[in-house]
Amino acid sequence: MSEATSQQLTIIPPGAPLRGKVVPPGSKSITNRALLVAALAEGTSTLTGALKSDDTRYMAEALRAMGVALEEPDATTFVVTGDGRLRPPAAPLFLGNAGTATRFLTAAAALVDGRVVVDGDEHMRKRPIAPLVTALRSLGVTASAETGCPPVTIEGQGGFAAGRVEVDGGLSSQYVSALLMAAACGRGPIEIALTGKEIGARGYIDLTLAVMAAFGARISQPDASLWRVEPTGYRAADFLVEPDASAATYLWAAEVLTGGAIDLGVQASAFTQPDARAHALIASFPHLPAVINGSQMQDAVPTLAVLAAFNETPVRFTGIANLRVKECDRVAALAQGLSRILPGLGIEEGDDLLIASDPGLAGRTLPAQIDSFADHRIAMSFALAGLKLHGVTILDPTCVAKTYPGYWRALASLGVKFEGDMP
Ligand SMILES: O=C(O)C1=C[C@@H](OP(=O)(O)O)[C@@H](O)[C@H](O)C1
Ligand SMILES: C=C(OP(=O)(O)O)C(=O)O
Repeated sequence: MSEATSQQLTIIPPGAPLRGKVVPPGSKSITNRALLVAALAEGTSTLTGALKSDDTRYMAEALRAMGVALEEPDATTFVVTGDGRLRPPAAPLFLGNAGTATRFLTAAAALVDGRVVVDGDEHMRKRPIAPLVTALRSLGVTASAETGCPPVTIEGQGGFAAGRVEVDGGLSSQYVSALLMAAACGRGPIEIALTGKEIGARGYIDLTLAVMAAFGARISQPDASLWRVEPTGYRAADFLVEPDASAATYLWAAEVLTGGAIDLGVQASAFTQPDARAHALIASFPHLPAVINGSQMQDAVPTLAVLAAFNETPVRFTGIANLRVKECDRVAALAQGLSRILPGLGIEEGDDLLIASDPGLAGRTLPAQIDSFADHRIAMSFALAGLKLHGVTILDPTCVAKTYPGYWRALASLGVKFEGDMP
């Protein structure tokens, strides 16, 4: 395998409907919540159906570095044994570009008795964390992030005092989830109030509350912007992680684009994750609506945007400003990749993304090198364009390992062929 070919993959359009069974891997969001909460519980918890990928490995390694016993008896199981405490790690926690691990552990670090440095790769070092640091400081925690992004240094004092904290979740709902999960281990009840009017994907907060409740936490919600978390700590539990809804969107889109039938082993209605909302939209292809507000299904926007290129009529994506602070600036990356396929196919208008859909695209040869920007969702969504066009090449295809290491194998199992070595 030459260095050059291992760094890119050209998709050969299958020319036939994709059929077969592909079950998406476990949910990244749920796995990383369950790992943390299980680690904070006293006793042994078994997480089944879990995702094993870069993002969950970073979380697992960080928890090990803080004294949690974590075994992996098989490819989808974590056995987590905690004693209700996290210990100061000997070195900074390196969390790659895993937003969940970085944000969740920044708040959990306040429960440690000692110093914790939370750090990530060069991409994570550009992703804002200041609102979470400010919120922690208002609870009396000594925390700093010089650049407003990681690294963050937290001088944990073994817990939080009871109190009220305000947080602006406009840039990331993960700040709110992070505070909620840590708050259950506080010394008294903690109220978490949202400031600002916008919060992306509230469904992620519901996911947090559901995982917390499964491990014994008690939370009440006096109004839509206020949560009260009781100082219950967590109880060890056996927990089944559902498949990843964001991963499912690629399979749903592959199905409608090729007119195939892919059995995911799970009904769209069975998911509790926000991105499952995208299923109804994908099912409406090639008649996607003229305007799609992506704010409540953010990680599905790359899938929908690439699908929209083949729609009957143009589609405008709104409510997606915070896609600019994900693994890369996804609004820009989508516009760039689509315009490499055909100039003007994707256009940025302010923070909106306008797709100049062209149902005549399918079957054409339009050689395009798609820069993944080290972003798994850019790589995975543009592979969908390669199902209908000749010449789509994905650069840095290994970046899918962030959340879906088996993605290329999954497409291959459905009959998709590639030029270049499959990572
Ligand atoms: O809480 C979570 O599990 C997530 C929340 C969303 O991020 P933001 O809240 O930063 O928008 C989402 O994009 C991310 O992939 C996972
Ligand atoms: C935004 C994402 O990830 P995170 O914020 O967890 O790094 C994602 O998986 O699309």
